[in-house]
Amino acid sequence: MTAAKEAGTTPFQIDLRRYLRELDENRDLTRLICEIADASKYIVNSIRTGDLGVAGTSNLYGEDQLALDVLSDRIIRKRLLHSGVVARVASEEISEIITISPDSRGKYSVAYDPLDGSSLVDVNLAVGTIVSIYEGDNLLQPGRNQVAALYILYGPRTTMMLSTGNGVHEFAMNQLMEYNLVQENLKLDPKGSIYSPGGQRNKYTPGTEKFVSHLEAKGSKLRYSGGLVPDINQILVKGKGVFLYPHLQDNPNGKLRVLYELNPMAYLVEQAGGAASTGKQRILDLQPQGIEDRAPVFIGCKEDVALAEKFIAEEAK
Ligand SMILES: O=P(O)(O)OC[C@H]1O[C@](O)(COP(=O)(O)O)[C@@H](O)[C@@H]1O
Ligand SMILES: [Mg+2]
Ligand SMILES: [Mg+2]
Repeated sequence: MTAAKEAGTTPFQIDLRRYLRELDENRDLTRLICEIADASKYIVNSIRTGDLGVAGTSNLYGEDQLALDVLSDRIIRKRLLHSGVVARVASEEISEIITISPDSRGKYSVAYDPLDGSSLVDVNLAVGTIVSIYEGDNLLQPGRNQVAALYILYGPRTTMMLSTGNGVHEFAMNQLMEYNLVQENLKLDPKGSIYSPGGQRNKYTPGTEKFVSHLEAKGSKLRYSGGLVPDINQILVKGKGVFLYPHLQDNPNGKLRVLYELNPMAYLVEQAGGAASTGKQRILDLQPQGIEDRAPVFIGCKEDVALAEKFIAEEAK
């Protein structure tokens, strides 16, 4: 299938399962991705209505109202538990890795942030689910070993950005809550015209400050929602820009988590021809020491990320 940008030329009504079949993807990986897609329907409904019964959680017995991120975690985890293709899971909402199947042969392990930006739901801003998938049972391996990554963006439209190593493709949820292909093989320009600066500017180190001032001097526009998923999605869909949540003077590792946020986003952006760095090294080459690892991040157009690394290298001198 060829990439299609112009309206009306995208292959018509290709649903997610058919698309993965035509990519000749592994059947169990397809099954896993489709389970996550199904789970997102319940998260969409929970965000829209706050109706906790829909998610199939056992709150019929009058359990306390679940915070949306905890509910989202239970919705996804329940699907992964019953999928039959998962060995281990790690969720931003749980403090340890959970073994689902001791026999990991032919199975996958999943690290996920069930609801990223959960603090934005009450102000009706866009939030998302972020998923990172490995073969086998080791979730503490470098992100370059992922076999797939995806995010689901709960915005005015619900969309999924997905890569299984053959480019990055966007799907949109229709009225039947099925994901249909919107565009294939998204690609980033070498450099961009928007920047998304996370963290507190007055705590940036000199290198980061010089980088951002350089972007502003060349006329880049600031686009920052406080939600990692919509902020990265804007760069991927527009094909231009750089997101940063850098090391701060009082926090050398920044805020974002390697397993649940940085590795999947770095995988998707690199598949689109972009780059993702801590400022000093490639995100996907990080060797996680634990599930709570955090790292600084500069992610987006290759030349923008390289420029950030240059400014940061100079600050070390
Ligand atoms: O509010 P800040 O410090 O700008 O941080 C924003 C970042 O934190 C996050 O909201 C973290 O999300 P969660 O903690 O809800 O998973 C990212 O979505 C976003 O990029
Ligand atoms: Mg998060
Ligand atoms: Mg979260």
